[in-house]
Amino acid sequence: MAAALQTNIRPVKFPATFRALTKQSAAPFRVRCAVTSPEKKRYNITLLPGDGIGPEVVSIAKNVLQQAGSLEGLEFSFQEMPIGGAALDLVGVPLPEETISSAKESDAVLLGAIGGYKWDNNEKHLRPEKGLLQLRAGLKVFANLRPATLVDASTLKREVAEGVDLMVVRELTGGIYFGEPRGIKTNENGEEVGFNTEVYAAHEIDRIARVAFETARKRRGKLCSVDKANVLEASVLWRKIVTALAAEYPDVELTHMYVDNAAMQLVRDPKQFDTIVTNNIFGDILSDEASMITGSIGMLPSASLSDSGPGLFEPIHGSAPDIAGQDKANPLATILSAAMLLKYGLGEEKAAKRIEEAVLVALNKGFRTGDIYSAGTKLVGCKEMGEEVCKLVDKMMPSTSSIIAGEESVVPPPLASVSGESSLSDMTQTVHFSSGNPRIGETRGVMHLFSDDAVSSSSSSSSNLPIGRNPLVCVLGVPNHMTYADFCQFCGSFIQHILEMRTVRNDGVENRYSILIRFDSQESTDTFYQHFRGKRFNSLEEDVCRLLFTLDVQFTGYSGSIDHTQPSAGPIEQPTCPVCLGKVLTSVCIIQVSIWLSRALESANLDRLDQDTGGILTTMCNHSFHCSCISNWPDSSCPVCRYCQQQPENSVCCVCQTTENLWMCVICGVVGCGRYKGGHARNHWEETEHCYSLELETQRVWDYAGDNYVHRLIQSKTDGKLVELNSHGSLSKDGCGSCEYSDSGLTDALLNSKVDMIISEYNELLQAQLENQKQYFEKLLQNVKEETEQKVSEAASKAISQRLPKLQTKLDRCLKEKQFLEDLNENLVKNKDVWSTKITEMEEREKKLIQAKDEKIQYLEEQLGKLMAQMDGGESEEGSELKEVQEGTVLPISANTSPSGSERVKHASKSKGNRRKG
Ligand SMILES: NC(=O)C1=CN([C@@H]2O[C@H](COP(=O)(O)OP(=O)(O)OC[C@H]3O[C@@H](n4cnc5c(N)ncnc54)[C@H](O)[C@@H]3O)[C@@H](O)[C@H]2O)C=CC1
Ligand SMILES: CC(C)CC(=O)C(=O)O
Repeated sequence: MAAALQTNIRPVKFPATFRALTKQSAAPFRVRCAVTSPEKKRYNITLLPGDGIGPEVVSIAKNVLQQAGSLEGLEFSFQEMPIGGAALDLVGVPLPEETISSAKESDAVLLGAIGGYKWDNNEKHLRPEKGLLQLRAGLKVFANLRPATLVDASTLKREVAEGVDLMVVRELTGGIYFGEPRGIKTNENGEEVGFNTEVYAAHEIDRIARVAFETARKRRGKLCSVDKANVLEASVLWRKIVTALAAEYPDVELTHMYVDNAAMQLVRDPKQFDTIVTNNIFGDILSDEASMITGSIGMLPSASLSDSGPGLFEPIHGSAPDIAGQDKANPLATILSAAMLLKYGLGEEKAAKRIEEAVLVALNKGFRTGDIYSAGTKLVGCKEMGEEVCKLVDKMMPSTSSIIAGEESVVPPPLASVSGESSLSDMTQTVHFSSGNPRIGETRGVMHLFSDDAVSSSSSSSSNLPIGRNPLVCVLGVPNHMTYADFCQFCGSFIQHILEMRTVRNDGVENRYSILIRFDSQESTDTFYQHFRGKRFNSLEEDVCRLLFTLDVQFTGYSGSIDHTQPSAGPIEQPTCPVCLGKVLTSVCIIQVSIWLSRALESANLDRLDQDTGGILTTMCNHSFHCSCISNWPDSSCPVCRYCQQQPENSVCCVCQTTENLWMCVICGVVGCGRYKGGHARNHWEETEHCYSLELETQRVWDYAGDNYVHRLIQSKTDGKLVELNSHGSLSKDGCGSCEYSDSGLTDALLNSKVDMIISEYNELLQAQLENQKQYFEKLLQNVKEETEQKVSEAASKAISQRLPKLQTKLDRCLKEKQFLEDLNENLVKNKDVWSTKITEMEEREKKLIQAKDEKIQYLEEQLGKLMAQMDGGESEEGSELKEVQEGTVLPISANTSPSGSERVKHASKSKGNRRKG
C-alpha cells in the first residue's frame, strides 16, 4: 500500500453530502489511495463475512463486485477478516486488533452480518454485536444511509407501497447504543436494575443533521426529523439543533415527527416520506420497518460513512441464523451494499450503476429468493440469484439513473445504448397477429413491442421508461375466459383515458388473446403501464397482465375475399356502436391510428372523433363498441355476430350431431340443423319461441316469425361496403332462406341513413323480442320453480309416509326394550339390598368365629406357656398344678372350649415318660 501510494494517489470522490459537513469541520477529508496503473485502478477492500448468512452473501457480493469492477477497469485486493462470533471462536474477542487495523487501512469495508444463538448468552463484552459496535465506533462511521425503494414484493397494498422512495439517515455512533452509564446493578432493595443512557452532544446531532439536509436537498427536498421530544431530553436537544440548522437549507422542507407516529405513518402512507433523519436506535428500528415496505429485509443495503476514513457497507439485516447455510438467503441487500461501496466509498459510479441495474433486471426477469417470492416468479437460491446478477452485470451499460438513492433521476440514454452491445432490435420483439372471424376473413399484422429487458434495465420511475415509446401498449396473453367486459373492468378508472382497444389473436397462441390499447396521452399510458404491469387479472388466478410498450403496429394483409391489404389513409367513416347507436371509429382504426401514431401522431381528425365518442373497443371479429357499452355485455361473444374466440372448433347439432347446415339460436346459443337435415333448429324455435337463428356458415340471422332473414344489409363481397338485400329474403335451397344482393352503387349518404334506420329497427325488434323472451323465460323459470317445489314437497311426504310405520315399529320396539331394561334395573336394585344384608350378616358371623378362634388360640398359648414353665421346675402353686399336668395326672381343658372358661377338667393321660418317648 505504501509503495502504491508513491505511484499515484487519487482522492476518492465523496458524495457531495460529505463535503463541508460541519461548519467547524476543519479536519480535511482523508485522502484515500486508489492506485492508478495505466490499465487498472486498484482498491483494497476488507471483507468481514461474520456469522450466519454473512459468509454466503458476502462471497456472492464479492464476485459481483469483482465482475463489475473488472468491466470498469478496477482491480480489487480483498482481505478477509474475522468479526463477531467467528472471531470469538477464533481468537476469543469479537473484534480482533488485526480486523480493525485492516478495516482502517482499507479503502472500504464490506460486512455481512454478525451474531447467532451460539453466543447469545455470552457476557456483554464477549457478544458478537459488541464487535460490530466497536467497528462502527472505530471507523467513526456516524452517518448510516439506508435507502428503501420499491420492488414488487411488498406485503402492503400495492397502492400504498408503489412508488416508495425514501432514505433513512441514521446516526450510528452515538445515542443509547454507546451512552454511559450503562449496565446492570443491584439497587438498595436488592433488586437487579438494567440501565442505558440516551446521550447526544450537540455536535453529534449537528453533523448527522447536515448529512440529512444535504441528502434531502439532492432528493425531493423533504426532510422529516424523527424523535421523542415529548418525553426525552436528548430528543428535545435533537429537535432544537435540527430546527436551527434548517435556516441553512431554505430549499429543504423540514418537518418533525414523534417516533411512535413515524412507525405508524411508515406503513400507513410511506410515500409521504422522502428523507428521514433520526437517532441510532430509532433509525435501527424504522429502517427495518421500511425494509418491509419494499418486500424484504433481504433487499436493503446500507452505507455507513464518516467524515474521513473508509466507509462500512453492510446489508441492514442480521445473520439470519434460522436460514444460515441453506442457500436461502437473499444476497441482494449485500450486493446493493457493494454497489453503495462503489458509489459512496470509492466514487466509482459506473461500476455501481452496473450492479444496481443488474439487480433490477434480475428482479424484472422474475428471479426471486424465498423471502420475496410470489406466484409466477422464479424461485432461486442465494447462489443462483448471485450468478444471475453476475451474468447481468456483464451485460449492463450503466445509465445515470439510480435505484438506490433515488436522486438525480435523469432520462436514460436512447434504447440502442442501454446495453453496450444491444441494438434497437435487441430491445424489441416482433409479434404477429390476426383478427377477424376466420370464417369470413382475417386481418393480419405485426407489432413491434419493447421487450421486458428494455424496461427492466431502468427503474420504475417514468423518466426511465423506453425512449421511443408512444401512447400505445399491448397486453399479451389475456386468458380467453376474460370477457371484453371483464377487461374493461380490469382497466378500472383508466378506461377514461383509453381511446381505443383492439383485440387480436397472436399466432400460435390458442387460449389467449391480446389487446392493443391506445391512450389519450403519454402520461396516462405510463401510469397505466406502471400500475398494471404484472398485476393479476383477478385474485383467484395466477395470470398476470403482461404489458409491453408498443413501438408500432403494421397491417400486413387480409385473407378474406375483400381486398384490405392497405388501409385507407383518409378520414375514417364512423359507423354506430351497435349497442347504443352512438358513433364509433371503424374496426380497422387502431391499426391505422397506430401507423399514424408512429409517423407523427398528428391526427386532429381522430382527436375530435375520440372526444365525441369516448373509448372504443374492437372485438376479435372486427366489430366496434363503446367501452362503456360492451362493459355491459355479459359473455365473451360479440354482441353483433356472436363470434367468440372460445367457440368450439366444430359445432354440431345438439340433437342429431350433424356438422352440416347448422343454425345457432341467437337467444340461448343452442345449435341445431336446418330443415333439409333434421330441422332441429326450427324445432327449437317451436319449443322455445326463440325466433332468431344464426346460420353458422354465412353468419346471417333468420327470423322464423317473419319467415325471412333479419338482415337487409350485407357486406359486399367485392368492395366490403354494406349493401341492401333486394327486398325480403326468399327460401333457399338450404332450407331456411336465401337472398340475392344487388351490388348497387348506392351513395354513401343514402347507405348511412339506411344503415341507421335499419339498426334502429333491428334494435327495437331485438328489444321487443328480448322482452318477450325475458317474460317467457321468467315464466318458464317460475314454472320450473313451482314444479320443483311441488315435487320436493310430494317427495318429502311420500318418503315420510313410507318411513313412518317402520319408524313407529322401531320406536315401539325401543320403548319395550327400555321398559324391560328399567324392570331389570329395578329388580337388580332390590336384589342388591337383600344381598347387601346377607353379606353383612355373613361378615359378622365370620368376625365372631374369627374372634372365638383367636381367643382359643390365645388361651392355648397361655396354657402352653404355663406348661412349659412347670416343666422347667417351677415351685409355685401353679407350678404344682403344672407339675400334675406334666406328670399326666391333670389335663387343663375348658368345658366349652371357651377362652374365658376357668374350669379345668382333669384327665388321665400318658405319663411324662411316655410323652417323652412319643
Ligand atoms: N448488522 C448486523 O450484523 C445485525 C446483526 N443482527 C444479529 O443477527 C442475529 C439474528 O437477528 P434477528 O433479529 O433474527 O434479525 P435478522 O435480520 O438476522 O433476521 C430476521 C428475519 O429476517 C430474515 N432474513 C434476514 N436477512 C435475510 C436475507 N438476506 N434473506 C432472507 N431472509 C432474511 C431471517 O431469516 C429472519 O427470519 C442476532 O444475533 C442479531 O444480534 C441483527 C441485526 C443486525
Ligand atoms: C446488531 C447490532 C449491533 C446492530 C443492529 O441491530 C443494526 O445496526 O442493525
